Amino acid sequence: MFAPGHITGFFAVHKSKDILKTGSIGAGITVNRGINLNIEEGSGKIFYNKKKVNICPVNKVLTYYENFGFDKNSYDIIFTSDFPLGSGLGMSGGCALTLSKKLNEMLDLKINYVKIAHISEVECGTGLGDVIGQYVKGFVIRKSPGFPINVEKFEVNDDYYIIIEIFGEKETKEIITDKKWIEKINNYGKKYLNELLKNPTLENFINLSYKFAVNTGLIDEKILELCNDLKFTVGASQSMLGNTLFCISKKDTLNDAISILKNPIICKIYY
Ligand SMILES: Nc1ncnc2c1ncn2[C@@H]1O[C@H](COP(=O)(O)OP(=O)(O)O)[C@@H](O)[C@H]1O
Ligand SMILES: CC(C)(COP(=O)(O)O)[C@@H](O)C(=O)O
Repeated sequence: MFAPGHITGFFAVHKSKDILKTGSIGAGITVNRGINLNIEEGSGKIFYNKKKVNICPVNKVLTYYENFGFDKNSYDIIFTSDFPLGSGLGMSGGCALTLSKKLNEMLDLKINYVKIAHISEVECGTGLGDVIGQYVKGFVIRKSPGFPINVEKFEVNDDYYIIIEIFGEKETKEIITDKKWIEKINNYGKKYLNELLKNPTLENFINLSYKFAVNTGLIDEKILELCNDLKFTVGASQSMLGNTLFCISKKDTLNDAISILKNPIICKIYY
């Protein structure tokens, strides 16, 4: 079971008493590298790239399906990915989504597994819109938070590469539970969403993402410098909410872009 990585360019936080309406609006893209899930007979362990881990939204999904008869102590949950957790590439959401889909199938339940994954992410504070972006896939503008899903998805031609460079971790929860951050995020996030809807191109997406990262103050200094060095590409910004750079490039600038990065991961947009 696979879920793509999800890069949020910009977003706005929306909290509601109804957890299904809690989430984010914003814009993002999914990439062709992400989470792979395997479930094997075992003893209730969870692995991420061979390391035993404890991932809050994964625990929540497991608890939900235990109510439907899943015996978590008889299986090991095995995630593998090119991306680490906590780097703003939606890996926590991807773990929740793949697991919820797989358990729904294994138990033959036919329930809305996307909702279960979204609720788990929101309750843990590890994400607001990744699960929906990962379910819809592609270049997606999320116009309403949570459910019912209200998105616009745009066709992009195959010319574009997404280059990712990960510098470290950033705990999503620390930002999306902080009032001062939320104020800045929502101020710019809503403004740029309206601008993108008027002209929904990848070029505009990356420009607005860069402005969002700079104007909210979320951008890391080293990433800012690199984004400026990468201006000869379509553009670059910081993936929300991580200490991760992403750059959109066409083939003619790909090699030059890669040459100024240390550990670039080259992806394509995933539909
Ligand atoms: N080694 C690890 N590094 C980062 N997060 C981890 C690790 N092991 C478990 N976790 C858990 O994974 C989740 C990562 O959430 P988040 O920061 O939103 O990541 P992402 O940006 O990949 O969605 C948190 O619940 C965190 O506690
Ligand atoms: C930006 C974020 C709130 C967090 O993303 P991540 O750090 O990848 O969990 C995302 O879920 C979104 O709503 O767009």
